[in-house]
Amino acid sequence: VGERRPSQRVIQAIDQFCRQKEWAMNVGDEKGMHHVVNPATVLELGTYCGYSTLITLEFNPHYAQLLYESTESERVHKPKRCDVFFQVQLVEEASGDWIPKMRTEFGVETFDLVFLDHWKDRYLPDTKLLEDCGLLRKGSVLLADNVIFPGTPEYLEYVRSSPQYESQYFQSHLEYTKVEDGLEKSVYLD
Ligand SMILES: O=C(CSCCNC(=O)c1cc(-c2ccc(F)cc2)cc(O)c1O)c1ccc(O)c(O)c1
Ligand SMILES: [Mg+2]
Repeated sequence: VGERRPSQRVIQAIDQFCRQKEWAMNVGDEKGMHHVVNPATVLELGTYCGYSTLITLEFNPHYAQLLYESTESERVHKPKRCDVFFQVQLVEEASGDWIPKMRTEFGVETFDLVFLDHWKDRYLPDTKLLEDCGLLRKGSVLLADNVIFPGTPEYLEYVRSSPQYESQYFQSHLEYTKVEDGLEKSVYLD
């Protein structure tokens, strides 16, 4: 099998460390995101150490620094609040403050995929904000981590009962443990 890309080797090292030495709240190698179609424009809410990063919002400067250090790409400086790493744009601000600025600051029309993995009580308000700002289109995918543990009951209720979404639960385990958790994949029907 071909040599793993550097980013795959970093992910593999993180998983091995978190399984053997110290747990961490990455989405992990079991849940992963492999069942989601190959998106072009992705928003990740909650970067942590950049394990699953593409275009990502992180308000915690410590976690943001972890991404700077773990991202191999040459940094291209953009406005002071965000750095561009080729395909990765990092914003060190709270999701609720920045979602309304996505179009003006990044020229985003709509997102193909939004990966929700930040504060669990922000999943629902930020989803409604994405809808209200017109950042979802027919076929946009919301992929939410931790819908069972720590749990996001209000968000689950919303996406499963709303006629605007087609939702599917992918049962798995909380990263690096045997505790049940899973990903909820919700397709926006518009
Ligand atoms: O990133 C953040 C907040 S910290 C990370 C959230 N993630 C979690 O809390 C998280 C926690 C657990 C977990 C917790 C307790 C346990 F006993 C076991 C597991 C697991 C996960 O997979 C997680 O993702 C952010 C907040 C606001 C913003 O507006 C923004 O843009 C970003
Ligand atoms: Mg998570």
